[in-house]
Amino acid sequence: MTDFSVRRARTSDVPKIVSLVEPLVSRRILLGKERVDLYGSVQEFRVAETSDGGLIGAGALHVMWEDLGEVRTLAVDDGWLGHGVGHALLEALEIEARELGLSRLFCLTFEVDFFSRHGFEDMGSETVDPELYAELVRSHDEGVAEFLDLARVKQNTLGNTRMLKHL
Ligand SMILES: CC(=O)SCCNC(=O)CCNC(=O)[C@H](O)C(C)(C)COP(=O)(O)OP(=O)(O)OC[C@H]1O[C@@H](n2cnc3c(N)ncnc32)[C@H](O)[C@@H]1OP(=O)(O)O
Repeated sequence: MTDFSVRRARTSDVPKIVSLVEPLVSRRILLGKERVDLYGSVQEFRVAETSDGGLIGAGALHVMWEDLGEVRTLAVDDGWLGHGVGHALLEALEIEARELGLSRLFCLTFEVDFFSRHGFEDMGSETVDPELYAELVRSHDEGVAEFLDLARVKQNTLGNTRMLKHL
């Protein structure tokens, strides 16, 4: 049951990523993404697969600013929860973040214990310095709005915790 590996996503993984995340989107645990946006961000994704090629997990790293990135769409197949797949995916995303030169990683999640164990801390009402805020607020990206805790995304953030890790 522990035989899996993590690799970069390919375009052919996108339908399987959709199947993996769809139930979580309907339960409002993850933010829904259109297929066209998943193809457009396929380079951001890592997937976990079994030795026979089954896709059992996925996660993405989105760059928001020079030093700042966000962990997105991290999901593990129900049958594989608690076997280190989420850990392996997050580790791969963190390695990528460091390689890109990022020093802060954001996430918005209900899985506070999982992310706390990986060094993320509750941001509370912490915001960003005014200069950076002025730049980030120009973005149309939902994740950036969630990082800034903007009113228009409050319905997405309800019940979620904004967390940050210093790499
Ligand atoms: C930014 C975002 O995307 S936020 C959204 C986060 N995702 C979600 O909320 C979607 C729903 N949740 C999930 O898909 C999963 O629960 C995840 C992604 C959060 C975690 O995935 P999992 O594969 O279960 O995580 P993982 O197995 O690494 O860790 C969970 C537990 O298994 C344990 N574990 C068992 N085997 C191992 C192993 N070999 N290596 C590491 N941990 C292991 C861990 O210790 C941990 O136990 P703990 O919770 O008591 O500390």
